Amino acid sequence: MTWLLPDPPQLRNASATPIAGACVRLRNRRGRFCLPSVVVIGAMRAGTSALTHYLLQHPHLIRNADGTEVHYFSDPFEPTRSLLKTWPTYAARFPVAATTVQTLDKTAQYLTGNMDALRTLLPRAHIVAVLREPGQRAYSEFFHHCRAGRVVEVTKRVGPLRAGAVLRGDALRGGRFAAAAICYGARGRKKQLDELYKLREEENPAWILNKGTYRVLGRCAARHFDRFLAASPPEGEWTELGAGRYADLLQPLGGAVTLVDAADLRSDAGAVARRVLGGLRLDAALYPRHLEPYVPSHVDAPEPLLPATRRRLDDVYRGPNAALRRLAPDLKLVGWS
Ligand SMILES: Nc1ncnc2c1ncn2[C@@H]1O[C@H](COP(=O)(O)OS(=O)(=O)O)[C@@H](OP(=O)(O)O)[C@H]1O
Repeated sequence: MTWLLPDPPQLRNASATPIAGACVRLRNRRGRFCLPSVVVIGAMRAGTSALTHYLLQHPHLIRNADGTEVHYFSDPFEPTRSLLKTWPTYAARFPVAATTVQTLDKTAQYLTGNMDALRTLLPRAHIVAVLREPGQRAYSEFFHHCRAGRVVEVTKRVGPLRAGAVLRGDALRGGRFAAAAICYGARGRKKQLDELYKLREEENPAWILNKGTYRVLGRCAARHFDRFLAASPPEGEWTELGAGRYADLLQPLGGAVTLVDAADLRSDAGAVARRVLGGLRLDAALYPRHLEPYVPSHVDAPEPLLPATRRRLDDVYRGPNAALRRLAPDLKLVGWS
């Protein structure tokens, strides 16, 4: 069991909810841990790794020790009160050796996670969201899942699903496959997926595929994405589409967020990083003049979206994009519906 010991003067009241940047000592753990001052919350596949790469070139900003996504707030079903209770386990991800250093958590799924808990636990954190044209973002996410073997093609009719339908989801026991919907929400509860899907199966058996009724694609093309959208279950089910309704997702933050247009990040990532860092208490003079370029882990050039898919996505996002323009009139959002 981790235990909190105050490290004054930054954490004044050890029994209260900590503030962003607060540093603590934890019982059973050596050293000092500082809650993030900066949280890059998404959107997934919008360029969060590139932005993080540029931000971390400031010598006084570090990521959690293992450099991976922390996912503490990723599960939208995890109640805020339990996340607030277990916060020392979150703090334990951010060991800090020097007092000048601040920490950063980059987890692209926070945008679709429990943002209320994030805001409550870290009310003064500098929250940054990179927003990419939602149709392209969804397409990129689809390819990301495809590369990871999470996209399948139905090979024989299953309930209302025709052969050729494309689904994204998770492998279950016994060679079965569950179409996504809740699998991302249930990320923190992977072990219970079978139970979760058993409930789902009673409601709608079509979304559970038995062994022999599907094949894993591995490589996807534009037509697969179109078929994936065509097979999509009722409104709100596919997280690929839901994750592009930015204005709704950002609502719990009440405007306390820096929004970055992914197109700006592509054209001058260093300038965007400097702007974000300007909002932090970090010495701007220490930021290198020449930045190490970001090298993506893979370079894929997927085919352009099919025109029909593009029209479908434009229809889906016209309303959400209008809501985002009202929320953030300064964003250019060139080429968004
Ligand atoms: N400088 C810069 N600016 C903006 N975007 C960039 C940049 N560099 C890479 N990329 C593209 O970012 C996509 C990956 O996004 P993320 O890092 O957020 O992905 S992840 O959610 O962490 O998996 C991924 O998009 P896809 O090309 O669609 O795969 C990268 O190509």
